[in-house]
Amino acid sequence: MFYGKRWDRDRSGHIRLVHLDTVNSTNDYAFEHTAGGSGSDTRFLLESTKNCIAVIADNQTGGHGRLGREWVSYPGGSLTASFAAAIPQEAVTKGYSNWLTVLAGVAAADSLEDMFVSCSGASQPEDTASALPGGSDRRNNSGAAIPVPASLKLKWPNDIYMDGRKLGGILIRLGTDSLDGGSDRDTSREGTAAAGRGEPMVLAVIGIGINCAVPAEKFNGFDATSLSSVMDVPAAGPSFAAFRDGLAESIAVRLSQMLSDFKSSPSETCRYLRNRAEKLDFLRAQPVTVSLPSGETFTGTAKGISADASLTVGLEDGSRRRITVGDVSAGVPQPAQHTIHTVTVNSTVNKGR
Ligand SMILES: Nc1ncnc2c1ncn2[C@@H]1O[C@H](COP(=O)(O)OP(=O)(O)OP(=O)(O)O)[C@@H](O)[C@H]1O
Ligand SMILES: O=C(O)CCCC[C@@H]1SC[C@@H]2NC(=O)N[C@@H]21
Repeated sequence: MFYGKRWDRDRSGHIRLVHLDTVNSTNDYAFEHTAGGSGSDTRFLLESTKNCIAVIADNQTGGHGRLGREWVSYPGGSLTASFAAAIPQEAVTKGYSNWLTVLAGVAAADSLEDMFVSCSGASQPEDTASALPGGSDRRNNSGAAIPVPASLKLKWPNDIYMDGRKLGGILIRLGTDSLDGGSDRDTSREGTAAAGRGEPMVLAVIGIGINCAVPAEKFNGFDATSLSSVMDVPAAGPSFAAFRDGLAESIAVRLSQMLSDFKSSPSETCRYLRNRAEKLDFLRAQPVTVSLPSGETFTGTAKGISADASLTVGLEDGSRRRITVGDVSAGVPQPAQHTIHTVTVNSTVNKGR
């Protein structure tokens, strides 16, 4: 049972919002309170493909990225939120869950782009609405692209970039226990066995951190940026909380819809995500340096995301390698200059912590 303040603000009733004043990590908290599988929160998640619990903290004291690396947040200036949902175990065994990080990145990028568009005063035509929301393809009624005052990108595997710097990050944690799915599960899911009552499900926690207005000196030297560099963000206090919660809720609504699509049509949704990820790809066509855990290092050109959500790198001899584990830096080493951005490339999904 969650002990934070809870309110159901989503009109559909599919999203429960939980607000915490201070927590070590929203990811750890959401995981601990749902993965056990017996409480009312877990039952809620198992009841419907669209159900999702969003845990939002005012102050996160021990936020982390992959491999326990520090995630900096600032009370009154950061969005630190984790979204818990149940996904079919079969999606995990078939490898689809590697796409969850991209799904979360697309949800965040679409919500942020919408916010930029509304801040810039441009109207979004209703006919752009689609079952799977697309952000970069927005057009006005005469077909012209709607201006977005900042360039949002996803840097594989788990970073959100704005104007060339890191704005946010995503951390997925999957449960290992198999839980019984509820009765509203779609029984027509492609490529899967009948998915009615009792279909095995696993808990997924999708953690998202976004720098809304973090003072530069708080970044501990990380090459990071905040939304406040391109737009007015309300000062700390109730106005900031409303701004942050609005953004978190917008992301939650998108996640709920995309997760539901993912559960009912995993391969189709992954194709859609691959398409969106291609448009949002920060590394695409850039020279990169890859360091594998074995100690091997090589350079190449990022060629985009593969069908299994790994990164494809083109080598000088024309061959290609798929990277699932290792370190990738944008840029190649120069005699007098070293790497610019470093990404640890690992499985995009952490099983356990
Ligand atoms: N608030 C923040 N904004 C931007 N970057 C941050 C912030 N807090 C920490 N970081 C960076 O994110 C990293 C944690 O992320 P993670 O362990 O998932 O690695 P990563 O995504 O490969 O990182 P990166 O590509 O940024 O080096 C930290 O090591 C730090 O470099
Ligand atoms: O390093 C990254 O790029 C991923 C960082 C993920 C940070 C978010 S903030 C909310 C949630 N709680 C955590 O401890 N981590 C994630």
